[in-house]
Amino acid sequence: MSKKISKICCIGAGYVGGPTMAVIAQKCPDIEVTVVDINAQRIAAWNDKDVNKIPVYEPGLSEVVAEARGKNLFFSTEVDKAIDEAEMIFISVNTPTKTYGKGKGMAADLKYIELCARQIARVAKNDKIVVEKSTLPVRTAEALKSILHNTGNGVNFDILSNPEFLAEGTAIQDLYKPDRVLIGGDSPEAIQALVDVYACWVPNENILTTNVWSSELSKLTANAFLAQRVSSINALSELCEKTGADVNEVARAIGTDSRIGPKFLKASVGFGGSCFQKDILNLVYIAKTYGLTEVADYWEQVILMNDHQKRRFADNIVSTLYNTVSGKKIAFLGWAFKKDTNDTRESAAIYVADHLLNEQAEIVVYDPKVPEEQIYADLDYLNTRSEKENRNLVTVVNDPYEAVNEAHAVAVLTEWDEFKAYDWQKIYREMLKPSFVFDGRALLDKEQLKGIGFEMYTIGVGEEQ
Ligand SMILES: NC(=O)C1=CN([C@@H]2O[C@H](COP(=O)(O)OP(=O)(O)OC[C@H]3O[C@@H](n4cnc5c(N)ncnc54)[C@H](O)[C@@H]3O)[C@@H](O)[C@H]2O)C=CC1
Ligand SMILES: O=C(O)[C@H]1O[C@H](OP(=O)(O)OP(=O)(O)OC[C@H]2O[C@@H](n3ccc(=O)[nH]c3=O)[C@H](O)[C@@H]2O)[C@H](O)[C@@H](O)[C@@H]1O
Repeated sequence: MSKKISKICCIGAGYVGGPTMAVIAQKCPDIEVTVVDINAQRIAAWNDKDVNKIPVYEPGLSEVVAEARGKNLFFSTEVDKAIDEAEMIFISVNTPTKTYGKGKGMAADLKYIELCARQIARVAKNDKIVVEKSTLPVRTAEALKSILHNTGNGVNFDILSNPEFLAEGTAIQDLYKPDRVLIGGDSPEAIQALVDVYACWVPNENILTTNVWSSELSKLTANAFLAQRVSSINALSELCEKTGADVNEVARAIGTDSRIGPKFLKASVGFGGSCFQKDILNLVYIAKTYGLTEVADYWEQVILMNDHQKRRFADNIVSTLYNTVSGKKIAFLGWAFKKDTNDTRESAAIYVADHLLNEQAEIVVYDPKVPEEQIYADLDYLNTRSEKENRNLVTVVNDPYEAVNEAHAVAVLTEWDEFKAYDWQKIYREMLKPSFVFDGRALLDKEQLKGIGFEMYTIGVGEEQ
């Protein structure tokens, strides 16, 4: 008989910890869920009386939080207390790419994970199930086990791997109806305890159990395969542009083959998000560590292709605008790495902007969900130019029509639905002529906009000769 869990703690109140725990709390009313974080500002935002001010924008999330918060869902900075009281502890802290030392620029930085393990080891007075929710290199559970079991306080820790597969922008739907929940571990009782939590709403056949190493590696593999599909279609998008083919038609044609499938074949200005690049780099690093050079090179190509896609989008803007964008106003529609999220981590927009700023362009950004300070922070983080220069060259506005006013070009960087509904006649009237649109998401109706008078470039769509 497995132990029935009544108290869960989750360390890390970010894009994964917040939504995942909110859904567990909503679906399992008998379990008390406390999400803790060292970032007091973030916790305060999760506790904001106005539920629309929670720190993660995700369709449907504020409703879930409104329903469960204060009943069986709590957000707190009291990490020790939550660890002490919980029977099951999820670790959902960030695992960014290392920026120093061995593995710099490739390996996952596990310092936050280790700090959590040490804190759990120090605080725990009774047996705990520790769940890896963060994405981790294969064999991390070994390190966790070593830290936890060497505390000498007689507490037994079972370690499970339970990677998260939600995508931002659809997190709530993904959590409600996951394709699968993956649980890796070696203690049948601990595995069953976690299966029972998910079984509150996930059908049993969608809950997969494996050994812990398969589970850890499956998460990196899933992201590598998904990113590979985007790089594959993006590689073809360039060939389509040269040959008069249309990448969207090619995607439809190949996607009907049930072995290929229609999803995740949308050509774009390049994938972004906090995880694809980081997780592939991590996979490449692990392969290299084992001396698997060909394996490492194979996967690294996915990243190189993505860098190329961002670069060539920016280069194309420069060459189309008569080989100079110096002093020219370019309106960016979108900054988030995809629609329906306020997350900008690794967004293609940041890199396209950086290339254009090197060419002395003036950029005006409109994004429906990303605040001004985030956009400046993203550019400052690159350290390409001074903070002052970034603020001189980049303006952030709250009105899309203000962004396009007297612009030489519009660049679509995120596929927000609202961009399609804009009054493009009005935009055309307000822009300088010729008015260029660079659609990095193949979002807009190319023929309709050409009809209005725009000079159109759509990613992956060649001109029929
Ligand atoms: N963002 C996403 O869509 C997905 C992310 N993941 C993985 O989930 C993990 C978390 O990702 P996000 O939620 O996006 O990160 P995040 O950066 O939004 O949140 C992580 C939180 O952990 C907190 N934290 C760090 N160290 C801590 C400590 N010692 N004690 C308490 N709190 C601490 C940070 O203050 C931060 O608020 C990563 O490993 C990521 O690869 C997995 C699936 C989807
Ligand atoms: O580990 C993670 O963090 C998550 O990473 C991705 O989720 P996410 O990055 O939130 O969003 P995606 O929908 O995968 O999009 C990633 C990027 O690829 C781009 N993309 C996606 C699909 C596509 O067909 N074309 C394309 O350019 C998106 O615009 C975006 O920039 C995975 O889809 C999730 O399963 C995983 O849990």
